[in-house]
Amino acid sequence: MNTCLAPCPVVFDLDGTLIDSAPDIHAAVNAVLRAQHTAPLTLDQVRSFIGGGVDLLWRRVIAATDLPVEAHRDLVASFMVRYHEATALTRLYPNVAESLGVLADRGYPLGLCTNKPTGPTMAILDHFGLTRLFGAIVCGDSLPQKKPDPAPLWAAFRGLGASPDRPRGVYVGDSEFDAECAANAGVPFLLFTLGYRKSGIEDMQHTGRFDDFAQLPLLVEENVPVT
Ligand SMILES: O=C(O)COP(=O)(O)O
Ligand SMILES: [Mg+2]
Repeated sequence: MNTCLAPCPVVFDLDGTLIDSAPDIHAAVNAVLRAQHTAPLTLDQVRSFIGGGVDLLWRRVIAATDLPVEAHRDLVASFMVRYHEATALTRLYPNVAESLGVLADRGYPLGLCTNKPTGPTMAILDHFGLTRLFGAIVCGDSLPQKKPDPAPLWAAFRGLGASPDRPRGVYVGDSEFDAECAANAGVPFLLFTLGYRKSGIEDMQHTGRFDDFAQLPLLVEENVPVT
């Protein structure tokens, strides 16, 4: 039973969960491809590459083009120059800001655990005025490990004061990386069904699911009781 003596921490994924960032990532990818005189990829293609961090994103982009594998490091470097500014096309999903505010007002410590690098993550959080809501922020370059390794998620819970041996709380995400990470960490997983998952909902291990952030505060209360 996942019980806490006070409101349990709630840790969130970022891309495809709190924000629809695929349009900005798509634009930055195609700007790099254009500079390489390579045909652009579609938004659906790039959206399907998001979730495992920038290195994996570019391994997948290279595999979808005729670019040489050896170009990976230079392509990532060119992309990162653009990625830091990539906020113009990104949107919060509906009711995200309201839902985070309700959870914070009810005393739930909020954290972030994303495979996105620190620079673009902080640029996005600052852009939307969300930074102050999170007591712990773990990014793709914060640790040697990325999701679905449990280490980043454990780090986020520890940053919110949860005991390192048994982090109590709940993880909210959209992708297979998140579901597997929560399972590896032994933490209940709440699946946002309108994110970037490629699997069927029934094929993803989850404790609860939602398609509107307005539903989240009640779902958290149902899955993270306070005793
Ligand atoms: O793949 C990324 O870079 C970010 O993905 P995440 O925020 O869903 O972890
Ligand atoms: Mg995600």
